[in-house]
Amino acid sequence: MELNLNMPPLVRYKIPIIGHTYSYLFNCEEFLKQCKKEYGGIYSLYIWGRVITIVGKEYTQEVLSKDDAFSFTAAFHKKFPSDLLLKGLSDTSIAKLLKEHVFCKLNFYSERMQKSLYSATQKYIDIGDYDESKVFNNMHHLITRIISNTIANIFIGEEESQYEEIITTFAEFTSDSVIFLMVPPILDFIYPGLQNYINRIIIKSGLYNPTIKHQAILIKHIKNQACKPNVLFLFIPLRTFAGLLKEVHIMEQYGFDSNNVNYSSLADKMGALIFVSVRTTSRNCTNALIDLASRPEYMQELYEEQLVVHKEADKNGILPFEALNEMKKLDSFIRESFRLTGFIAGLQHSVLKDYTFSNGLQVPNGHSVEIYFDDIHQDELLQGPNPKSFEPFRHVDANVPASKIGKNFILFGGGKHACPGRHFAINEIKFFMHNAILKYNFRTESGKIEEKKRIGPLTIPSSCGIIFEKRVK
Ligand code: HEM
Repeated sequence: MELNLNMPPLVRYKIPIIGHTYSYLFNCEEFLKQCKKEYGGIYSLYIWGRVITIVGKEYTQEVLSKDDAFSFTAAFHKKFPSDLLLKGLSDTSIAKLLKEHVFCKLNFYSERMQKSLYSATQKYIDIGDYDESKVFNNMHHLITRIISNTIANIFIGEEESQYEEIITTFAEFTSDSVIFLMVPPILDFIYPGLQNYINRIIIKSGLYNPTIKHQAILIKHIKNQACKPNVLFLFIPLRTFAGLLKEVHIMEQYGFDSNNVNYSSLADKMGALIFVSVRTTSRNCTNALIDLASRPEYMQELYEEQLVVHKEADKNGILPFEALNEMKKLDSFIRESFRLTGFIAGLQHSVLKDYTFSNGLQVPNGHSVEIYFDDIHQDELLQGPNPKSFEPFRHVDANVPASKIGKNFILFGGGKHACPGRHFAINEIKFFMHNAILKYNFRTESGKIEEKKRIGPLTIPSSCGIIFEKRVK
C-alpha cells in the first residue's frame, strides 16, 4: 500500500493542479537546484497532474542498474502510443540482434560508414567553388539527412539508400512519430493519462497516423531489397539474402520462410531501429559541430590531430577502423559536447514494484522516477574543476573515451540497458567530424558561442548560422 510507504518528500507548491509544472518547464535549472538544496538528493514534484520523483546522483545507479524495479521502456510506453505507432519498439530481440550481429563487428561496417558519410556530407554541405564560403542555417536538418544516408546504407542496403524517399523516411520517421509527445499533455491535468487515451483514439480511428506513409515506404524498399539476391539485407549483417535465408535461427525469430516474408513486421522493426538511432545520433553530432564552430580556438589543434590520423587513410581517403583510437582529442571533444548537452533531467523510468532506495525512501509500483542529469554532469566531484565550463580536452588526461558510461556519465543510460548503439553512434560522429575538420573551416555566423534551444528540461541543437569555408591545403 502506497500509504504505508516512506515516500520521498513532495516539494511544496502554491498553485493547485498546475503544481510544479510551470517551474519545471520554464525555469528547470534553477528550480531543481533549489529543490535539491532544500530537500536533498531525492524528492517528488507534481507535474502534469502526477507526482514524479527526481533522483539525484547518489541514487541514479540504483535506477539504472535494477531493471527488475525500474524500466525506461515501460515509462515511454505509458506516455506514448508505441503499440500503435512504433510496434517494433517493444521487440526486445532488436537490441539482442544488434548486439550479436552488428555492434560486435563494427569494423565490418567502418568502410561503408565512411564512404556514405563522406559522400552525403559533400552532397548536403555543398559550398560550391574552391574559395567560396557559405552560411548554413539549419545544421540539425542537414546532419539528420547525412546521418540518415549512413544508417540507411548500413541497415537497408546500399541500393535502396540511393532513393530520396527512403532518406526522408529515415530522417523524418522519429520527428513525425513523436508529434504526439510534442503536444503538452494538458488533458493530464484533468485526469492523468487522458492525453495518451485521446491520442490513441485519434490514431485508432484513422483520423491521424503520422507513421503510415513511412511504413509504406519501408515495406516497398524492404521488398525491393529482398527480391534481389546478393545484396546486404536489412539490418541483418549477412552479405546476401540467400545467406540470410540459410540462417534458420534468424528466420525463425522473424517468422521468415522463403515463401512467406512478413514485410509489415520487418518494417516495424526497421521503424524501431530508426527511432533509436537516427535522431539521437544526429542531435549529438550537430551539437558537436556547433560546439566546435562556437569555439574556433580549438580548431587548429583538432585539425593537426586529424592530419596525423589521416596519414593512415588509403588512396580513397578511407581510414582503417583502428584509426578511431588515434582521434583522442576529437573523442574528448565529443564527450565534452555530450556531457554539456544541456539535459537537466530526463530518462524517466516506471517503477515496476515497490522499491526501497538505499537511504530508506520508498517508491510504489506504478510510480515514475526521473534522473537529475545536472546533478551528475555538472558536479565538481564527478567532473573535476569548473564542471560548467566547456573544456574540450579534459577527458584526454583522464583517459576516458566518449563511450564510457558510469557514475559520472549517463547520456547513454547505464546498467544492463545502457545504449548498445553508443559505439556505433560515436564512430559515426568521429568519422563525420574528422572529415569536416579536414575539409572545412567552420565558425558561427554570430562569432559567439551558440547555446542549444531549451525545451523544458531538454534541449535541441541551435539553428544558428554556421559559416563553412573550404580549407586551403
Ligand atoms: C548519440 C546517440 C545515442 C544516444 C545519446 C543514445 C541514448 C540511449 C539511451 C539513453 C538509451 C536508454 C538506456 C537505458 O534504458 O538506460 C538507449 C537505448 C538504446 N539504444 Fe541508444 N542512443 C544513441 C544511439 C543509438 C544508436 C545509433 C543505436 C542503434 C544503431 C541505438 C540503439 C539503442 C537500443 C537498441 C537501445 C535499447 C537498449 C535496451 O533496452 O536494452 N542507440 N540509447
